[in-house]
Amino acid sequence: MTDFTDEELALDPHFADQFEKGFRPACQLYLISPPSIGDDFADRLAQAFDGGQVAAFQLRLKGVDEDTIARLAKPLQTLCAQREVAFIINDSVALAQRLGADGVHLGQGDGDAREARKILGPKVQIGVTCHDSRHLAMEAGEAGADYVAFGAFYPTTTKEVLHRAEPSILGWWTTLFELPCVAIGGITAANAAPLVAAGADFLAVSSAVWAHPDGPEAGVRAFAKVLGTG
Ligand SMILES: Cc1ncc(COP(=O)(O)OP(=O)(O)O)c(N)n1
Ligand SMILES: Cc1ncsc1CCOP(=O)(O)O
Ligand SMILES: [Mg+2]
Repeated sequence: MTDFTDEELALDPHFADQFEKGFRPACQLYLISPPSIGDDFADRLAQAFDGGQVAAFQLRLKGVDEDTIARLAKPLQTLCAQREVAFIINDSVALAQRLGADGVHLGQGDGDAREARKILGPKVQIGVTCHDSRHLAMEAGEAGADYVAFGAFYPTTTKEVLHRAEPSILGWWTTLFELPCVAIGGITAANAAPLVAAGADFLAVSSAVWAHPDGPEAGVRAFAKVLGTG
């Protein structure tokens, strides 16, 4: 891998385009599913959506076979469509294509964004995990990703993480590029403010909503207050 030079970045039509547009909507909530769900999960998801504005929902079920995820996904995808929430599949381009999902999230080991774009077409959102790496984020942008994800910003028990990110990477990214950036990892309503202030376009959150002591509706409502949408 080679780092992009300033010259290469300046000449790149995609980045140049991003740089010139200059408009950034306010930070929004990107809800990640709990690590495991049952057939009754749609009710909990509806409760979460009742708590306030959610921009996207990612179905993230690790170690579950695709037929099972596809079955569990159906009512959730319908609910997301009713509530105008983007329905994102984690890890699998094939499953995202099979379900007609609004997007797919790819980690560094989950496949190439360029290949995903060829398969899924221009309308499907493609997100890429970039850990704490500016270089990976620029590569993802170059490959045509619709958003880059940085993290983990805080300790989390939802996933074993090998990379920790600082809020400054969000500020660096948003100063240079219009492509949205997602902050993830241990984010709660209580610790979210520095990430919002640094420029995160989305907060990707799981346990702070699903393990909220007063339930998922209260969990989302707490974020709505921080994000100024509640
Ligand atoms: C929005 C968002 N950001 C990062 C991740 C992590 O993806 P990955 O690194 O592939 O790890 P797994 O989630 O697959 O365990 C994500 N899922 N969503
Ligand atoms: C999927 C993922 N990738 C980095 S941290 C993380 C877990 C996010 O969940 P939580 O909001 O519960 O920390
Ligand atoms: Mg993954």
